Parts: sequence; structure tokens; C-alpha cells
Amino acid sequence: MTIRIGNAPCSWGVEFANDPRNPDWKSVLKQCAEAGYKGIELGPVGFMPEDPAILADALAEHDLTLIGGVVFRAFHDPDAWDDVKDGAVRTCKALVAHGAKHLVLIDSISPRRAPTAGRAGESEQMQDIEWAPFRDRIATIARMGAEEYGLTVGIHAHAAGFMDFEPELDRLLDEVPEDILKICFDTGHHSYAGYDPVAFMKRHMERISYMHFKDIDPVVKARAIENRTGFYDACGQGIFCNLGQGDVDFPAVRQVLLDANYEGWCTVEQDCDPSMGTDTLGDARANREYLQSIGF
Ligand SMILES: O=C1C[C@@H](O)[C@H](O)[C@@H](O)C1=O
Repeated sequence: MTIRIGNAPCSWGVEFANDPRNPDWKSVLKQCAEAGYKGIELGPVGFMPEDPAILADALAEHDLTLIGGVVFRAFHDPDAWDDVKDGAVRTCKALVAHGAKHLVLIDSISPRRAPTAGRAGESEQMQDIEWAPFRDRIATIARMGAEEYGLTVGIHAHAAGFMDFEPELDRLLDEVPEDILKICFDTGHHSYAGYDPVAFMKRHMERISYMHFKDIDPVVKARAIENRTGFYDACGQGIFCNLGQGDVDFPAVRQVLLDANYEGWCTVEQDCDPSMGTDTLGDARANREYLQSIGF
């Protein structure tokens, strides 16, 4: 079985393409390779050059494969549809240009859901009249990615968006065909939401096409949920700790992957605040070493 380990620009604090606090894209590729990774995600489209020739040269220079990319936009907001489509089309084009396989769809943070991140029982639920077009927007982009661009598309739950807790994830998976929508499973967001990542993986392994490896510090998580801390503030407080130091059971995650003969990329993500002087190279190295130490 071949499992390959990559990393993503959010481990260098890159959440939005135009954030002036972002590190230089070339330094992200350089550090990613220096830390021992062979693959990297695109990050928010526009962070890395959209001219394929420029990015191809830089990926080759660092012996990195482009794994995939995320569309982290407001699927929940009908008024943001043009922005969602723009992000999705540009991401698809960038992925195809570099032979990347995975398109990851994430509903971005909504002020309606941010205060109840980690509080499934209290969170506002969409009524059917809002849910149906929300689901259809996700399905439309999934169909485009799968059928027009030949990508493997995965839904990714994310704290503080409208696709976060198990019941809404299960509902979406029931209502959108599997041939266009699979799962990009993020261990850290699943724990943040209050569920057991390993149990979910065991139930859904046949639909999981791609993995994000994120760990979460249970003490910081409990405080963030208690205080209703915003997602980016929680990142600044270190909610996403080095792999192996949080509450995700990575040896068990590995065993589920092995049992399912999972093949392909698992991407490390340790979201951080780009202005806090985090030792991103050190963290990336430590995460790679930890994964190696448990057999990855
Ligand atoms: O996949 C992801 C993309 C990031 O930009 C996002 O905020 C992060 O938490 C994540 O899981």
C-alpha cells in the first residue's frame, strides 16, 4: 500500500490568497520540501501563481507534487454564488494544469454558526428551504469538478460553517451521488465538532477519497468552545497542535487506512496565525517525523 504524506499552505498561516500577512509562496514550497514532504496543496487559489509555467518550475525545483486544492468559500450564502463559482473554476483549472487530483469543497465560516462551533446541539440548523439550494450549490460544483475537470471531489467539514457536524454531513452524503462527491476527511475538524474521527472513518471509509491530518489540543479546544472563540483566534491560541500531541488517535487512524487499503495522499494541516512568528518549518518537520515514527 502506498500512502504519501503532503502538507498545505494553511500550515504556514495561509488562509486567504490576498492576506498581506501571508509568507512568500516560494518560501512555503521551500520549507515544505525541506521538512521532507513530497506533495503540497494549492492553498487558496491566487496564493500560488496561476500561470502554470511559473508554478510548474517551482514545484519541480523542490520535487513537489501538487496534490489538490480547496474551494473554501461561502456555499451557504446565495449572494456569494459568483464568488464560489469563480474560486471553483480557477481552482479546477490550476489543479488540472499540474495533474493534481483532489478538489476539496469547504463551506466557509458563517457568523451564524461561528459562536456554536463545537456545540452541535445548540447550532442553528438550516430549514429545508435554505438547505436544498445550499446542497445543490455544493452538488453543482462537485459535478463540475468531477465531470468537466476529471477531479476527485471531496466534501470537507469545517468548524463554524454550515457543513460541520455529523448529521449534516451524513445528510449531504445521502442526498448527493457518490460518483460526484466523496469525502475529504479532516481528523481535526471532526474532533473540533465533537465527534470521534476514527469511528466516522470506520463507517465511511469506502467514500473517503482523501485525508487531511490535523491534530487538536483538547485543552485549547475546550476553552475555545466554552468562550465561543472565533476560528482564527483559536488558531492563534494553538488549537491545532503538532500531530501526536492532541486528541486525535493517529495510530488508530493509520490502522483504519491500512484495513481499507487506502492509497494516495494524506495531507498534514496545522493552521496557524501568520502574524505570530510560528516556527512553521520546525512544526512541519516535527509532524513528518511523528508520522514516520508511527509507520507512515
Ligand atoms: O482544509 C482546510 C483549508 C484551510 O484553509 C482551512 O481553514 C483549514 O482549517 C482546513 O481544514
